Amino acid sequence: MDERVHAEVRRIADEIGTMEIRGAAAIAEAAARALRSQATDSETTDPEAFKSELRAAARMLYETRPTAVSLPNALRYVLRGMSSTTVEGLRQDVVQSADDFCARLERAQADLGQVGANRLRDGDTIMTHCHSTDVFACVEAAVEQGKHIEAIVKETRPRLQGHITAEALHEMGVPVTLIVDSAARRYLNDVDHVLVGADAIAADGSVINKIGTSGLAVNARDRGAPIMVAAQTLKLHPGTMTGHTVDIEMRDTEEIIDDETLAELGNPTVKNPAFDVTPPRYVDAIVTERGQFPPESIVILMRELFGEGTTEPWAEP
Ligand SMILES: O=P(O)(O)OC[C@H]1O[C@H](OP(=O)(O)O)[C@H](O)[C@@H]1O
Repeated sequence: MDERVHAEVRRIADEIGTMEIRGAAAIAEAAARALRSQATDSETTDPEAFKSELRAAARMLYETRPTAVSLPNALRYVLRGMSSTTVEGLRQDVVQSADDFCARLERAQADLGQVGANRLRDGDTIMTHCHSTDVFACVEAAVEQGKHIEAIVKETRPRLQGHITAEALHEMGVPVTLIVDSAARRYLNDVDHVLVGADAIAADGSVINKIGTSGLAVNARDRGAPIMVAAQTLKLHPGTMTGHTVDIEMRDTEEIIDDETLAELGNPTVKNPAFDVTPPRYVDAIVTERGQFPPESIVILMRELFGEGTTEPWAEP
C-alpha cells in the first residue's frame, strides 16, 4: 500500500471496489472528491512530491474498477488542472478542478435530461435495465414537462440494481412494473422506448453497459422498440479512438452463488461479467448533454472533445 495516499482516498477506493459507491457518474464524482481531499490534507512542502502524491492517489482510484470510463476521465480532468509551481497553488488548482468537474457533471446531467425528455411522449412506457442516473434525468425532465410516463424495470441480476430504479421512479410518480430479466422479451410489446445508461461509449458507437443490455437491445430491435442510451459525454471512451478496447470487469462469483451451494452442484465454473457490449446497429440514439447522436456519428463529438487521444496523467513521468 502506498503510504502517501490519504485515508479518505483509500476509503473511497475501497467503496468503489465493493460497489457501495456505484454507477458511472457517482464513481467519477467520488473520485474527483477523493483527489480534492488528498490535495487539501497533503502535508508536503515540495511541489514535485505533491504532484506525485496526487498521481499515486489517482492510480489507486483508477485501479478499482476497469470498465466505467467516467473514472479515468474524472481523474484526468482533475490532474490536468495542476499547473502552478507552488504547493499552495497546486492545492488550489486541484480544489478548483475537482469542484468544476462536479458542477459540470451536474449541469451535463440536467441538460442531457432535457434532450432525452424530448424523445419521450405523454403516455409512453419505457423499459430500463440496471440503475442509471442519466436515465433518471431523462424521465424526471419528461415528468416535469407534464408527461405521464410508465416504466417496466428489469431486476438486473446479480446485484438487483433494478430495485433502486423501481424505488426512485416510484418517488418520481412513475408507475413501475418490476420483472425478472428473462421476462423482458415478453413485455417489450408494451414498450415505446428501451432507455438505458452507459459505462462507456466506444468510438464506433458501441455501448458498454450492465450485463444484459445487449440481449435487451437485440430483442427490442426485433420487437420494433427504439433503443435510447442516456450517456453524458463523460462516458465517451477516448482510448477507443486509437484502437484500444474496453475492459469488461469480471466480478466475484459470490455475487451469483455462495460456496456451499456451488459445492453441492459439483463446483461448476461460474462467470460473472459485469458488463456487455451492444453493437451500434442495435442503438437508435445516444443522448448526451450536447444533443442526441446516432451511434455512428459519436466519434465526431469524441474528436472534438478529446482531440486525437489522451494520456494517463496518473502514470509517473
Ligand atoms: O452514470 P449512471 O447513468 O448513473 O450509471 C451508468 C451505469 O453505471 C452502472 O454500472 P455499475 O452499477 O456501477 O456496475 C450501470 O451499468 C449503469 O447503467
